[in-house]
Amino acid sequence: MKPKIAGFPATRLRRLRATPAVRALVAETVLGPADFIWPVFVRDGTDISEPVTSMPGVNRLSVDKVVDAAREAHALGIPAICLFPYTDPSRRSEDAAEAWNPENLSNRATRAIKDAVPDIAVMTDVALDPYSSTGHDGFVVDGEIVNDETVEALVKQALSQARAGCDIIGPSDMMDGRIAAIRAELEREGFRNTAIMSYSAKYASGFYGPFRDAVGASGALKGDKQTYQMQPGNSDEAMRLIERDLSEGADMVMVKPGMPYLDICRRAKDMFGAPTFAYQVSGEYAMLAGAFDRGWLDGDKVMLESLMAFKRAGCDGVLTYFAPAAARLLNG
Ligand SMILES: NCC(=O)CCC(=O)O
Repeated sequence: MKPKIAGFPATRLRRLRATPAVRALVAETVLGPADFIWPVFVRDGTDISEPVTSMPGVNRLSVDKVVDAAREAHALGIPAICLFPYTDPSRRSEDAAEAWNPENLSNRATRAIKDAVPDIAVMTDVALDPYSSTGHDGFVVDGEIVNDETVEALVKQALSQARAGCDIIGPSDMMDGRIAAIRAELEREGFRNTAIMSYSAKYASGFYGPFRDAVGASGALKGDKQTYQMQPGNSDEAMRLIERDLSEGADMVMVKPGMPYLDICRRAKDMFGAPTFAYQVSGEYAMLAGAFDRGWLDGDKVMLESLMAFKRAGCDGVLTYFAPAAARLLNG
């Protein structure tokens, strides 16, 4: 339908911008704390909150502090928290067996949060990079990141997370066939309500640098991730990946990074109508937080504007390190 619009002065588009009340009435997009998933970094120890240098304001937290963070998130109206472990190098290995250890950091943190704050949803990360000595998301054999052997390991990792009580499994590894394999195992083991949010359209991006510092993977990574993550110029391929993951049993899909890929979010939402999320990744956070700290950008204003953009682009929610700060602002 082509919208009809009278000529000037019958139509003055500024009329609907004249007062806060009228602007509120015609607002097309609403942003609230319920739109956020808060990614947090977990480390060993007790009573530790250790700054991540390249992400001002973000800390690696010991499990007791992660529980405090979950309490804070819940009180702010944030529905979900997403765990990323900083694994001690001594626990990284070629077979990445720590990934499915029921007592690994991520599983311990999941149990502690679900115990203390049962109403917050816990999302966990499925990929081998926090646990592998190579820093890759899959096993490396003769220089190749092998797909099918990796999927078998990812299934074990996902099952251990479901057993620890997580609500949402987030496969971020970009192997083929992992959603179907994980979904089948969850059904077999009786985890019918464990949701899967697939990192379906994950690009081989330069914006993940600070995250790799935060989880201690920067030093470990040999080579790059271009044989499994997408090339930044592709959009049709993102649609094929999303369609494939939905057909394999993903409940929700994700586009990552976020701000440079809003066209992909819009296209995905229009094409599939599935619950669609974006990850405002560490590099996006670092750019913004760095400029806020220097007074080059108005922090409160730009933070909310950046998050609103995801909603306008069709996202149902966004993973953002700004979650608590933005929720505090939105709650007034
Ligand atoms: N699998 C999780 C990530 O790679 C996060 C990236 C980021 O925040 O830069």
